[in-house]
Amino acid sequence: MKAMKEMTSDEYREDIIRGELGPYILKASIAILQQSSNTLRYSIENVSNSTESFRKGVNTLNSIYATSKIKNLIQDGSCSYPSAERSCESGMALELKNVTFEYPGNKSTSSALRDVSLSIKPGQLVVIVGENGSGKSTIIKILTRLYDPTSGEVHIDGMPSSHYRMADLHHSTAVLSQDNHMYPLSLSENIGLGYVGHVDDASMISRAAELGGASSFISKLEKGIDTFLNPSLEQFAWNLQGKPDHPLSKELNSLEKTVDISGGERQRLVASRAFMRFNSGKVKFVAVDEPSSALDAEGELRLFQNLIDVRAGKTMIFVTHRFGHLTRYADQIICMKEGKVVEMGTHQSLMKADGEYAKLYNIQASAFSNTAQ
Ligand SMILES: Nc1ncnc2c1ncn2[C@@H]1O[C@H](COP(=O)(O)OP(=O)(O)OP(=O)(O)O)[C@@H](O)[C@H]1O
Repeated sequence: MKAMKEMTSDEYREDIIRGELGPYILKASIAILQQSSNTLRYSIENVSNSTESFRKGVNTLNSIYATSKIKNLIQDGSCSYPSAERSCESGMALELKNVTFEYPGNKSTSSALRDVSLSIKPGQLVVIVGENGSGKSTIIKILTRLYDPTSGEVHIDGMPSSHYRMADLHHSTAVLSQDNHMYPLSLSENIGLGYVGHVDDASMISRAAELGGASSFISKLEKGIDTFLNPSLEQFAWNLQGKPDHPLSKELNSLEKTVDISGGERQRLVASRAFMRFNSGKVKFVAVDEPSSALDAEGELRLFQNLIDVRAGKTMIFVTHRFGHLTRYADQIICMKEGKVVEMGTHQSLMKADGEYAKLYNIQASAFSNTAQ
């Protein structure tokens, strides 16, 4: 008897009439039914997966479109930064004057920032603290001109931020955030992109990897810094999960193995990219917005210490919930609550004031002493 899948209906007829299928007819029919229902199930799965993927695609397009609309609303300036009159050798001077901000399209009844005024001198190390949703990250987004305030003013080196060319401000700023986006390139290129003109400078990249805390895990990879990251391959294989015997799965497995890395390792690469960027000598403002959420305690401590070590000529702002080890370096601590600045000062003055900052600090200190017991 021929394999079922090769037979036409006429052959079925012949086999049946000749009685070859005989006692197997029921079994064969059930097998055919099973095969058909499996095909149907896979088709439905594929349709639903495709629909989900299509929905995600549309959402991404929507957000890209929304972002480009926002980008168009941000007016580019015409003056170069740093301006010829101000050398800004010690870092960027930053000031917010009565800034209120509501995210575009946000349905919340309260603003993300409410009448915030603060002044940061060139070269200062500032730590912003406050409970979740108090507006810390929003301050960074306003200072880096990701958004312009709904009302109020942002001044850079004494001039409205809109005065300067966006590209110049971008080159003068380094942001380390939780966003640990990697490109489907080698690890070396992923770091080197921090300073595009030196993307091939192996020794500069190696030093940046060292400072970003990435060199140790990179050295354990078979191809080291030349390891290629290709997250898109995973995407193409999403509908083959749990089907190791599928011919396409076998084909994908035969391709060169790509390496996946952990969230903490990604953050170390992003930090290395920032250290690479410092080599340009143009960075005058470093915003560090919780880049260490996936790092272990030692990794975080070393990253912050390495950043503090290169602070000369840069204004640095740290946004972090684990601020205990930073406070002794801080020229200024800004404490936020519900979109407002509730306290500003040094660690000593704020502890003496025994207000919101002292409360947050004591919660952290007691957590440490409890875990130490
Ligand atoms: N993209 C956004 N669109 C709309 N609302 C947002 C957006 N990002 C933040 N918000 C809202 O703005 C407020 C301030 O958020 P922000 O991220 O600045 O707080 P945060 O102090 O950094 O919080 P966390 O400590 O949790 O990171 C919150 O109420 C938040 O829900």
